[in-house]
Amino acid sequence: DSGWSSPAAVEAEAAAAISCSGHGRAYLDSVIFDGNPTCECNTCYAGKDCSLLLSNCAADANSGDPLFLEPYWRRNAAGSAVLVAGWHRMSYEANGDNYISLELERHLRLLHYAVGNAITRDHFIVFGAGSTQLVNAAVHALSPDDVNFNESSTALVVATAPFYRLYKQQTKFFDSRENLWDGDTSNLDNLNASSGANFIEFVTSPNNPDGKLKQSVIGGSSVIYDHAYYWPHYTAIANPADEDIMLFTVSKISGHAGSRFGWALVKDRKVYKKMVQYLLLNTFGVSRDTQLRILKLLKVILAEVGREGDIFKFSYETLNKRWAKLSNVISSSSRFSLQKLSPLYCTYFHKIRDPSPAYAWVKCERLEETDCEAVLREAGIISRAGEAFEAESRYTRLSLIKTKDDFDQLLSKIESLVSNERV
Ligand SMILES: C=C(NCc1c(COP(=O)(O)O)cnc(C)c1O)C(=O)O
Repeated sequence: DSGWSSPAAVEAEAAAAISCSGHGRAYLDSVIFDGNPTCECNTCYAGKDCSLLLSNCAADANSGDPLFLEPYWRRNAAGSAVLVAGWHRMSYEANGDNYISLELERHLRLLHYAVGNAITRDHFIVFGAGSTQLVNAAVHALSPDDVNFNESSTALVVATAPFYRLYKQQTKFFDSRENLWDGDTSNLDNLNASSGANFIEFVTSPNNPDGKLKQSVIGGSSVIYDHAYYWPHYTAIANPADEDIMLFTVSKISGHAGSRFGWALVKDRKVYKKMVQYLLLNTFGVSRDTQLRILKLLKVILAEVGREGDIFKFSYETLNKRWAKLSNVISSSSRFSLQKLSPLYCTYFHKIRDPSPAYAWVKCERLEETDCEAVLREAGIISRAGEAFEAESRYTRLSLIKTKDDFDQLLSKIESLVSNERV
């Protein structure tokens, strides 16, 4: 049929048909060569069709780039594609002054209900360009207002090591007089709030880098729970989280880090309004094109919950297998060790489930090997050093959520490293 949308569909199918030997992909907006989008290859693969495996190439386990989910979306190509008309939502305006799609909000609440990982009924919702944008929006909203500002009311922002360093980097970078980065809670001499200090505490649960479930150390209402990984992919769902402020991101649910979409569930109306104001002044809200796309992806996820095509089943099985393979190799090593994670009962799968963390938190056990990132780099493995999480350099982080090629290259390098221990 010659509907107006056919040319767009033909274009998309043509790009999707470019195989890149299964070690890459061509996007509609990849660089064009000879009239076709060129392949963008996985680590250590090169050539016009990504068929060339480079020798002496380092395995890159640095970033939490969630491409392990790409095969899931290829299998759900028809259900997850969305065609954006040239006149789609051109206006600045979108649903009054909070710039969010009501349909998308409804589907997010349905998702939390289906998974059982968060209570949403008495929470407002704020969208952000990734939860990265919501991190500072939340710190701003919990900081004292400018109007009745005085030095002593400056909010002190803290987290407990090892922690995801963005919280510190952003607070320092934005350098507001209303809040100040105050470091690791274990360094605070007087934790109880009666000390008069106005703390804002970040709690990441499950934690990045070690995958452990965490609770607030300071307590009180100014706690920002970053639940980026509180999904069945990475952890057992123990019960629905019901905190004052909770951050989530599609980056770690559907794997669409490139779409830059996160959301916050916020109980307090004043905090919610300050976060919406932040988004207004910062970007006038999240791209409406992105909101449309995320809605389409959520419809696939929700339609498959509890069925054979369940994304949570796919992701748990994938990551559990990767964790089991890596743990098996490391268990025969006296040089390296991994974080300890126990099987836990999961209310989503209705069973006790094994660990499937997004990251391996590797410790170098030899006394003289105090720089673990350097030890692995020497062996051709790129990891993220312990200092990046305000932890000792005896630790380093390996990402387990990248492509199958990435994980296979990582595992092969780790196997060689451990087998050389015995020679
Ligand atoms: C990509 C990585 N982290 C993303 C991340 C983010 C960022 O999510 P975005 O929604 O993609 O901006 C937020 N919170 C935590 C705890 C995270 O780990 C990483 O650690 O390599």
